[in-house]
Amino acid sequence: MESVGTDEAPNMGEREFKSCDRDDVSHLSLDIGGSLIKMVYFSSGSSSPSDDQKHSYLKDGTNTSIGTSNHNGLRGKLHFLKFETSQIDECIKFISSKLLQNNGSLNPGGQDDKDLASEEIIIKATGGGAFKFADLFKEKLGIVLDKVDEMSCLVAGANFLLKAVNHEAFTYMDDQKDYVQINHKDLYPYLLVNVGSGVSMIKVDGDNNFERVSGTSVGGGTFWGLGRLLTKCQSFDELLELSRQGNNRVIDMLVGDIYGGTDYSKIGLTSTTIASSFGKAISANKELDDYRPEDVARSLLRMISNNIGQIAYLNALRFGLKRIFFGGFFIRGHAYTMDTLSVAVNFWSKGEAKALFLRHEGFLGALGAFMNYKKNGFTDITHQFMEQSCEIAQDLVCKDEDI
Ligand SMILES: Nc1ncnc2c1ncn2[C@@H]1O[C@H](COP(=O)(O)OP(=O)(O)OP(=O)(O)O)[C@@H](O)[C@H]1O
Ligand SMILES: CC(C)(CO)[C@@H](O)C(=O)NCCC(=O)O
Repeated sequence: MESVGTDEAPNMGEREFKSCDRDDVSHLSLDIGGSLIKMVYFSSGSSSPSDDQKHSYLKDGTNTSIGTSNHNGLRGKLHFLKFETSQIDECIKFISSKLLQNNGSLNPGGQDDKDLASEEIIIKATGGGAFKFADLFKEKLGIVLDKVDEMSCLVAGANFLLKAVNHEAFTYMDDQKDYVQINHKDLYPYLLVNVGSGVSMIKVDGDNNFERVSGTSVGGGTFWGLGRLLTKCQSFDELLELSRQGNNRVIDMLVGDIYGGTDYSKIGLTSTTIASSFGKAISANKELDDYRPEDVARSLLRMISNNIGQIAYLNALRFGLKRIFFGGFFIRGHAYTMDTLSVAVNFWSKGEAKALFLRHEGFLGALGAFMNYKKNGFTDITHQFMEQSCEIAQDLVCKDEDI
């Protein structure tokens, strides 16, 4: 089996999608969020499947032999891509280029249940944009978006990754990343905190057994939105990079600033604990321009991550949950973000509840939507991953440095 790579996310500017990326795309799913479009697709690459494999693709979803034929040599890659939602035309252009390469189809092995009669191309899509942009996809590509519920996709994607992929979950504290081996039988219950534009907190009790128990509008969109206004940064990555170089103590009011440099140890607060995020900005003799954008970005990232971490902890406490998995594109594998979330969770829980992160954090929804393909054995394949074969999934899912 070919190992799997992650496609470079296309540049957000004008981009031509060349036919040299030729691969047979089968099964493409989308998670169209408020900020980003996430795409997962499977391609069989230059080596086409054997006749046996083609045959088993065409069998219906109850075919249980697909796992074996998969194990014996389904060749291909899972690709993970993202686009800015505001640049949806780029995404449409990309899909259009894949349609051209695939002779107008995105399911070379046969269509999904619903579209057999109509011959329409149907792709699984989740996120608010699956509703908002349904007409646009129909009009520009003739594609029907088959809408799948956002929360159930996030949960399905997370469960899949946690059960099927080794080295998917890790803790992050004091710049140290430690992979955690998840025992399949001891996965539930857990809290899934998806930090996208806004934040959803979902108590997960089993496969397809979950409840959204909390959320907050102070999330990734807040960081990027306020950060852009305050620092004039042109991109999210630039803002993150700035935050790496900043010092939050210039703007945040610390316990020591209030207590004359000493700790308030009686209630467990050290002098360096933030007493009030952005609290020093009340100073009458300083305007925004007097602060370094680096320091503003740092304080903002700390404020938002800390707040999310605290709300997550309270919800874990509320339901007696020991593990909190953080997902969503806000996390971005960014050290300071993960460190702050971990410290926030640990501050009160003292190790009772743990903050964990996922390597494919941003793609939970798109993966969950992908798993809804019922025909061609794809549902079977993902189930096989979960039930028996970590090896397969490890080969199929890209490695750390690829994202
Ligand atoms: N290149 C990027 N451009 C914009 N935002 C980015 C980028 N990379 C990471 N982010 C962060 O990721 C967040 C979006 O995360 P994600 O894609 O998981 O959510 P979404 O699906 O767009 O939002 P929602 O689920 O609330 O609709 C942004 O708000 C921002 O904080
Ligand atoms: C509205 C969604 C679910 C869209 O993904 C997300 O942005 C979110 O969870 N926002 C937070 C909403 C709230 O609970 O206050």
